[in-house]
Amino acid sequence: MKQISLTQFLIEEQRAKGNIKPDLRLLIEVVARACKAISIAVGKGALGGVLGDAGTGNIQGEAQKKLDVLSNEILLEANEWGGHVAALASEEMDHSYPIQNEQCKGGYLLVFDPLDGSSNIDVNISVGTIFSVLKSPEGVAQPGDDAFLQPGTQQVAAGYTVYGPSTMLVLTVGSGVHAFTLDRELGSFVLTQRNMQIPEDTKEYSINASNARFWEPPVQRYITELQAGKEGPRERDFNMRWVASMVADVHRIITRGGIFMYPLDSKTKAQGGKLRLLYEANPMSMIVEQAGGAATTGRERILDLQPQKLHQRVPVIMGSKNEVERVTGYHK
Ligand SMILES: O=P(O)(O)OC[C@H]1O[C@](O)(COP(=O)(O)O)[C@@H](O)[C@@H]1O
Ligand SMILES: [Mg+2]
Ligand SMILES: [Mg+2]
Repeated sequence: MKQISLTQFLIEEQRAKGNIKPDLRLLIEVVARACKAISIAVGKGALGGVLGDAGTGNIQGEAQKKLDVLSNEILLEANEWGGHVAALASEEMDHSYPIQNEQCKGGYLLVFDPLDGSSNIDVNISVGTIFSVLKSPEGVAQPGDDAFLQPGTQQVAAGYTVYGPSTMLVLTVGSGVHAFTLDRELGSFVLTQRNMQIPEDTKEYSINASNARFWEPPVQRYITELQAGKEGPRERDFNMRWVASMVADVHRIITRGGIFMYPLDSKTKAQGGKLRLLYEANPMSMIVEQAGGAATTGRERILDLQPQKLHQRVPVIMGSKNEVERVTGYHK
């Protein structure tokens, strides 16, 4: 079977289909190269001296792991010289980062969660990188934090890499969702699935059930109904999975369906929710919608939200359409 590399796929999207511009293709390639470097670092594990805490904290008050810091540096450095972005914003940086060198500047903004699922690094469970691409506002020479406050509908591309038993990159440029697997010998991402589709119905849900007592009544009702199984109002049994790396949980849902929820709860209400709008919710929502699924906060479509600040947090309910619609309906 003829293999199609990420580069070939992107050239096809650009030249034959006209879905992307050349500079967006090159930007995605820079990000993919950085993700390969992160994959190598993650893969070294205890041998590479990369496990454990960095001894620092990020603006959100979370302790940073060594790999959080390293992955952030890899993405920064790759894009600083990449020539396709005007500024970057990361979960691990207080503010956005404008590209200084005029010759290396481009027309896009890149947003990322350099390492998602940090709590899983030290126990050798899948982690990932999430990214999103926005257009840099026209006529703004030095885009600052405000330039990034664009609704998710404005994203021109979104993707994630999952560093699991194999490293996979899942990408959308607004024309479906496609998966690439890293060929470790060749060092290239190879197309392994075109047009991933999330089934509309599912029997699998994903939620941190230890928060049950903090959930709002609509979510408590929904989960209680699922747990009642065959004997309950849903008249069938449901299964539960929670990796606690959003990339891994959402990747499972994109692969075989399911519903992923980090809903509003009384513990995180004051800060708006747990997951970050720009680095996690928006890119994953674009991917999920492009794969035929749905993504809401329980009250609104995530992609329609107007971000108020860079590190904004939101409740997240995403995945198989009929389940997302049901639990969203319970909030009305
Ligand atoms: O530990 P909890 O409360 O179950 O939260 C798990 C969630 O937190 C996250 O790890 C947050 O991401 P970071 O590791 O990038 O901070 C998600 O990936 C995951 O879904
Ligand atoms: Mg994360
Ligand atoms: Mg992270």
